[in-house]
Amino acid sequence: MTPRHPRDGDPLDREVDEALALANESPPQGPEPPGTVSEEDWADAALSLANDRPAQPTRGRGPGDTDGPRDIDGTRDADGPRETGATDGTGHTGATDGTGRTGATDGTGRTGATDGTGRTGATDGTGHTGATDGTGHTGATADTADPARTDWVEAALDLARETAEEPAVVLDAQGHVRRRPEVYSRSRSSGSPTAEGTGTKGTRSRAPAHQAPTPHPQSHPKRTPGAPTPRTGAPTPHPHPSMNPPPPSPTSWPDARAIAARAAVKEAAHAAPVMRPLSDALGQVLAAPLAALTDLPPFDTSAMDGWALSGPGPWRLPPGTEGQDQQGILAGHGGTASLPDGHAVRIATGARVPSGATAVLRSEYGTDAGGGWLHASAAHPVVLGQDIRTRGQECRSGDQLLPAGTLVTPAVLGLAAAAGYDALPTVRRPRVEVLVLGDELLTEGLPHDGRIRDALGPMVGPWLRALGAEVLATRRLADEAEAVYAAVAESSADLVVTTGGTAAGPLDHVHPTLRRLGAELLVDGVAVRPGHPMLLARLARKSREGQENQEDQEGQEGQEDQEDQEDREHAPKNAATPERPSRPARHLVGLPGNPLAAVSGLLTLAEPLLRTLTGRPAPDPGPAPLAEAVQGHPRDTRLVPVVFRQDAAVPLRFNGPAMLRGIAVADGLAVIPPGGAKRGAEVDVLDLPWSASAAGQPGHPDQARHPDQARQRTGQAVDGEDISPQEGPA
Ligand SMILES: Nc1nc2c(c(=O)[nH]1)N[C@H]1C(S)=C(S)[C@@H](COP(=O)(O)OP(=O)(O)OC[C@H]3O[C@@H](n4cnc5c(N)ncnc54)[C@H](O)[C@@H]3O)O[C@H]1N2
Ligand code: MOO
Repeated sequence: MTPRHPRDGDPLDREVDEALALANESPPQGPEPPGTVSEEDWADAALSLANDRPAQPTRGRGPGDTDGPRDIDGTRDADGPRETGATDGTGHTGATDGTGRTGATDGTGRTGATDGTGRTGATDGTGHTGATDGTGHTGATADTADPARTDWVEAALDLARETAEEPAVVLDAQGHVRRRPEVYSRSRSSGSPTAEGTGTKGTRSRAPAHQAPTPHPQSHPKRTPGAPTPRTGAPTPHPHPSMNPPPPSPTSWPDARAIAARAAVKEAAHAAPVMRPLSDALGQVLAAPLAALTDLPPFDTSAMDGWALSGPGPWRLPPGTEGQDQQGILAGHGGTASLPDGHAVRIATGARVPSGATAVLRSEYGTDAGGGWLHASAAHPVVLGQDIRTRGQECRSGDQLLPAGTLVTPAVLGLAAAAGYDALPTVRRPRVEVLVLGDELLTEGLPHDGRIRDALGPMVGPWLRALGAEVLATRRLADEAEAVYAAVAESSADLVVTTGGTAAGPLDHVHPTLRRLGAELLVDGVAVRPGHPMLLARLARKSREGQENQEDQEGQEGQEDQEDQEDREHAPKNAATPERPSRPARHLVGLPGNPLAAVSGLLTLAEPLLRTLTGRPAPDPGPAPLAEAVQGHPRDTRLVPVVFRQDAAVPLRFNGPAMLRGIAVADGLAVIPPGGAKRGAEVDVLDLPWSASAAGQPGHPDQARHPDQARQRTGQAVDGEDISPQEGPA
């Protein structure tokens, strides 16, 4: 397709523009205008209001201009309160005001949850706004508000207000909701991971968790606009007693990543390195530092075709060797006689320089003067040592060339071969099995009869492979408790990754399976959007003895025997094989079924876990400035696909939990803190396994972050090319 605003410049820019335009539904001005309410919906618009972010324009939509994903996802991607609120009871989502405009605006440019009257949403039901600016334009009122929506907005504000000691939200003199940013951070740093069913509600402030939250506003006397939310220590009835009790409080996103990175430390230590021939080592990780087995170069070599010289000229050539067609000393030949002072001998590039030689004269700079004499041209006086690569110039035998944890790239293979290696000690690849849950999933053809294509089966395995795992299998399972239980119980993998079934619906079998298996839930829900139902569990491996007593475990037994045998075959011959104390645990990462939520789970839990198991160093993504403001969730981190343009991260619009269109063209996922990030704010960007820096040498601080930087780095490498003093300019 043709971009609407083709840019001058290189074809790469144009390609990126085209991809961006596609990913952004070809908006006339490229990516989403700053602050546009994305697919995440009306609910977030109201929460944004509660977070007191500036008014943000919303793109107008004509009547009948529907937004499929918004209609669908707005009602099913949200959590409980949002689901209520995002629906106006007419079958329209709250994101629509009935005029064809999206609901996040009141038509004045002010944001808020529109009620169809031109006024916006969060109301106390009295006609007074819950959070008004006093101008009548606000934010948060509706005389005619739908009761369900009112409920929801109250619930959202309640969440925003919920506090232990200090009010999370206060209204200022104008009635704007002001919040203290820190009270939204659900840091669990002091707590251990919550086991399923035993978790206490996480602290939302710095106050101790045992303090009672603020009562729901419906149980309050009406507030006067502008008045601060009253403090209270009284216990709070749940706002909707008919609802199920809330799930255990989620782990904060940074804590979840840290827990996942630590979860398999013991298992990583347990795994013996695997010796792989160079031909089979690409993409593996070095289990030990790469130390040179030889000097490089191993002997003094000629850098050019020409003559090896001894002392100042002119030089006498060996009798009978005059003429350009004489070969002299060739590469790959053994020792030659010493070169006496005042003599020269023809030599080829790479050939061993004879002892006594003090320089090499390139063939184009010397003249065979006849009579057995060689002269250097006056324009190229000979410098001592020129065009000789001296032994050990690059490294001495025993020098450490690369640290453990280095990714084996083609260049590493070349270096290892040059340094004398036939095989490399590599970290054993963790074995992973992917279980795709969902009766609604089709493996081919077009969606039909309520069934959709499985987007995760084709994606998750290769993604895990890119993270260094060996994927044993991707299996599609019926939504049956026994099938899920059997598959998890019998898996021999170090890591089982499930997709779907993490929530609490009737067919969500992951939690019940983990309960039956007595798994330890290290992470059960994460304060991140999308992806909040993701989980990480530790499962016991059945002991060898245990299996022998169980006939139905024979298959697994055989498989583990085979694994052990493979380990032994690959183990370094001279390496001391550590005694294995016991079979280590295995892990399960439960990815939510919504596809972008599953990606979020891959980067939040699977990546750190596999990083530990594969011995790779932690990436150091470093911050990047946002090209546009990004709305935040009030409590949770958001992960938003971005592309790098110039030096900034441009958020992509197709970032809904069920969408892959943004991530498919993204360079990374921006980490948006609770409350959102302004234009220009520096945010971390998680690399994708195939993005520029991730493909670079791990551990190198100057990894390129994006194409611009990659280009820069290449330029630096060329400019700074190491030209040895002995060789002279080529
Ligand atoms: N009452 C609540 N319901 C839900 C909540 C909640 O907090 N309370 N959270 C929602 C969120 S957020 C997510 S994410 C999902 C997670 O649910 P599951 O992990 O149990 O996933 P499923 O229900 O199986 O599927 C969700 C969604 O994703 C589609 N899906 C599943 N697998 C695939 C696949 N391989 N390829 C493409 N699409 C897939 C599935 O059809 C559903 O549309 O729970 C919400 N519910
Ligand atoms: O948004 Mo859910 O968190 O789709 O994963």
